[in-house]
Amino acid sequence: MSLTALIPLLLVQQAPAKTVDWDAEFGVEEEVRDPVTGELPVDPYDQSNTNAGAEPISGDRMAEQFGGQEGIRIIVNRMVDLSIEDPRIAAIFEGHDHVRLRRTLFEQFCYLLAAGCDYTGRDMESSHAGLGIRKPDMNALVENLQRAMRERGVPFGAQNRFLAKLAPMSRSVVTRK
Ligand code: HEM
Repeated sequence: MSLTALIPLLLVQQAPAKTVDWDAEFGVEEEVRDPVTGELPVDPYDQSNTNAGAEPISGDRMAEQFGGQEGIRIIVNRMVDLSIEDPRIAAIFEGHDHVRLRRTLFEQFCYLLAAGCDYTGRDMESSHAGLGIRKPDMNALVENLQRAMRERGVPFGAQNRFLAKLAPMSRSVVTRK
């Protein structure tokens, strides 16, 4: 082949590959964490304490037995740490915003235990829609919560009173047989 015949071929080979923005092609939007809270954005929803799924326990006693807001935060973080590492349920938490989860769970527990918080998260049904949670997943989470409460020395009676508050919510959370 002559050199002049080769030139167009070489040019084609060396042309820079056209870069395609596949995110744009597929309509994928990049999610950006809030610089202050570190949370990812969520679709708008009505904020209300009724989203917490139950009424707060009356009196101050339970809040005290959980160690106030500080104790509740430690228990929530421990329960989340155990759950995202728990081979039985870790996959369900993958790809979800753990920063938001820790904050909203803390608010919910603090509200229900009458420890002085409002709950600003979503209701239990919409928070868990599409996650495909089954009864054994719920049992695993409850076990992790029990362990977190036990480690903090929450009295057994208080643990059970709190679990009884959460138990009816499994109807909104467990969506798969
Ligand atoms: C009574 C039991 C439960 C309660 C009270 C509860 C509470 C919550 C709360 C407050 C949120 C955050 C709502 C928001 O972002 O606005 C949430 C989200 C979530 N929960 Fe639960 N939960 C329960 C059971 C479970 C179980 C059993 C699993 C899985 C094993 C689970 C997995 C998740 C996941 C993955 C999210 C994040 C969803 C998202 O990013 O959109 N939850 N839950």
